[in-house]
Amino acid sequence: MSAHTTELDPFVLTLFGATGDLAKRKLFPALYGLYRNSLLPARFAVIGTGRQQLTSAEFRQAVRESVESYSRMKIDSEANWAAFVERFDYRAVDIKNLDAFSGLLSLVVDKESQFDLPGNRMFYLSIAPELFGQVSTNLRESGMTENKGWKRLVIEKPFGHDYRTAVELNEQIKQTFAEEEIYRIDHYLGKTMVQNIEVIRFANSLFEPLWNNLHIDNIQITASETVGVEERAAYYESSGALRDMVQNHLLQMVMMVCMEPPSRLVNEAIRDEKVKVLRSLRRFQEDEVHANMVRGQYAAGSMRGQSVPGYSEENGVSPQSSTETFVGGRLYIDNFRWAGVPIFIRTGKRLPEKSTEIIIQFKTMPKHIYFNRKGDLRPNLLVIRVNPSEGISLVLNAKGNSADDMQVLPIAMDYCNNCEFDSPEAYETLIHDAIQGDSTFFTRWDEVALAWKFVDPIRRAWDKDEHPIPTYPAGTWGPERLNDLLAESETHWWRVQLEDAQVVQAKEERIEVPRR
Ligand SMILES: NC(=O)C1=CN([C@@H]2O[C@H](COP(=O)(O)OP(=O)(O)OC[C@H]3O[C@@H](n4cnc5c(N)ncnc54)[C@H](OP(=O)(O)O)[C@@H]3O)[C@@H](O)[C@H]2O)C=CC1
Ligand SMILES: O=C1O[C@H](COP(=O)(O)O)[C@@H](O)[C@H](O)[C@H]1O
Repeated sequence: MSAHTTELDPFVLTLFGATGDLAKRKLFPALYGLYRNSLLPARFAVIGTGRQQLTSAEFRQAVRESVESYSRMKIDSEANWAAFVERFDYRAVDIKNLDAFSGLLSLVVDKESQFDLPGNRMFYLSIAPELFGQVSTNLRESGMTENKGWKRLVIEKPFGHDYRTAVELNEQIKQTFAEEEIYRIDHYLGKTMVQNIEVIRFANSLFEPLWNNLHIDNIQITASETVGVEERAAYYESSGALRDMVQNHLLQMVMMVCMEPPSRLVNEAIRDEKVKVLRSLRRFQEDEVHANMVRGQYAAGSMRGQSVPGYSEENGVSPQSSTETFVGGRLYIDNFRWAGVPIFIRTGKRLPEKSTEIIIQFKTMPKHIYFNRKGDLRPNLLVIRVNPSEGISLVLNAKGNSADDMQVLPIAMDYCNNCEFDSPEAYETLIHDAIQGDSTFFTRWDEVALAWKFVDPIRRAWDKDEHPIPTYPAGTWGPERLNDLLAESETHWWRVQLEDAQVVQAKEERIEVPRR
C-alpha cells in the first residue's frame, strides 16, 4: 500500500521522550496507523531523542516492537515497513545540556535535506513535565526554532502542577512559541465519541431543545479503570486522581457536554464556548469541598476473582501515602442553561470496569399515568459510551409484550460506533490534527488556567484534612459517600448494559428489559 497524502505539509517531527512508555504504547503505533491510512504527508522524518545511547538500527527495532505489540494494525509487508521506518532516526540528547541540542539541530537539517523537507518542524514533548520548560528554552537558544517553515510544540499533560506552576510554565514556553503554535494534548479530546458529543448535540434537532435545566435532571460522567497504579507510582504519588484525571479529562468532558453551540465550526469559536463553561463552573471554597467532593484510595481487594494489593502496598508507594486513586463529585454550572442541574463525576483506579461514559438523565413526566412493575416510571436516559465500547443508547419506556400487558418496560435504542470497524486511536486523530495545524481538540491556555483554579482549592482542602484518606476495596465503585451525594439529589448512578439487555442501577437493583 502506498501510504501518503500530498495535501499535508512535509515536516520533521522531533520526539523528546522517544525511549519512554507513552512513545512505545501510543505514539509510534499512532504514527504507523496514520501512515497505513495515508494520513501522513508524502515526505516526513521522525527524530527520536532520549538520554539512552541507541543506534538508528536499535531505535528502528524499538519502533517495530512497539508497533507489533501495540498497534491496531499489523505490519502488512516488509517493503512497506522499510519505507516507513527509514524515516526514523535517533540522537541521544540530555535535555538539561544545551550543547547537546546542536547535534540534534544538525540531524534535523540533514533529514530536511535528505527527504527534501521545506523546514516545517514539530516538537513533541513526551517527557516528564518538569522538563517541558527547559526543552522549550533550549530549542530557542540552540536555534532549532529559527526554521524556514512553521513550528509547533505538542506538549503532553500535565500542564503544570497547580495554577501557579502552570502560569510559570506557560510564561516560559511563550518565550519560544506563540499560543497558536502550542498544542496541549488531552487525549480524551481525541476520542471519537468525545468528538461526537458536539455532533450528536448540534446536528440533531431532537436533542438541542431538551438540552437544558428544564428537561435534564442530572448528568453523570464516569471514567473508571480496572488497572492500579502500575509502574507510574513516582508520577502518581505527586499527582493523584484529581490532577491526573479531573483537572483535564473529566473537565473536558463536562465542557463538551455543557457548551453552547459555537457560532462557526472553527477552533477558536469552539474553544471560546468551551471556556465559558469553565467560567460558569462553581468553584468550591475549601470549606465547601467536603460537602461536594469525595476522595478515596483503593485498599486490597479482588479484581475478577484475583486478589490485588492496596495502593499503599504498590511498588514505589509509601505505606503512609494519602494519595487519592478515586475522585467523585457533584459539580454545578451556574449559567442560564444549567442552573440547578447537578453534574456527577467519578474516576478511579481498581474499579470493577474499564469504562468511560456520559449519561444524561432526563426529567420524569409531570404526572404518571403509566407505571412499571415497581409502580413508578423510569426516566429517559441518553448514554454516550466513550470507551472501550463506543456508541449511544437512548433508554425509553414502552408497552410490555403481551396483549393485555399495560406495564411499562424500559427499552434501549442503540447505536454502536465500533462494532464493525475500529475507530482511530485518540493519538492518531490528535497527531493528524497537529500536522494539519488544527488546534480545535487541544486545550487552550485559558482552559488550562481555569481548570487549575477549580482544582486548586479542592487539593488544598484535602491536603489540610487530617483524617486518614477513606479507602475502598479494589474491585468496588469507590467510597459509599459518593452515592449519598446522588441520593441528596434524588438519583443514583445508572448503568445501562446492553449485552444482556438490562438497565442496571447502582446497588444491584436490576430491571429486566425483554427482547422484542
Ligand atoms: N505513559 C502514559 O500512559 C501517559 C503519559 N503521559 C505523559 O507523557 C509524558 C511521558 O510519559 P512516559 O512516557 O510515561 O514517561 P517515561 O518515564 O516512560 O519516559 C520519559 C522519557 O523522557 C526521557 N528523559 C527523561 N529525562 C530526560 C533528560 N534529562 N533528557 C532527555 N530525555 C529525558 C526518557 O529517556 P531516557 O530514559 O532515554 O533518558 C524517556 O524517553 C509525561 O508528560 C506523562 O505525564 C500522559 C498520559 C499517559
Ligand atoms: O491520562 C491518563 O489517562 C489514562 C486513562 O486513559 P484511557 O484512554 O485509557 O481512558 C490513565 O490511566 C492515566 O492514569 C492518565 O494519566
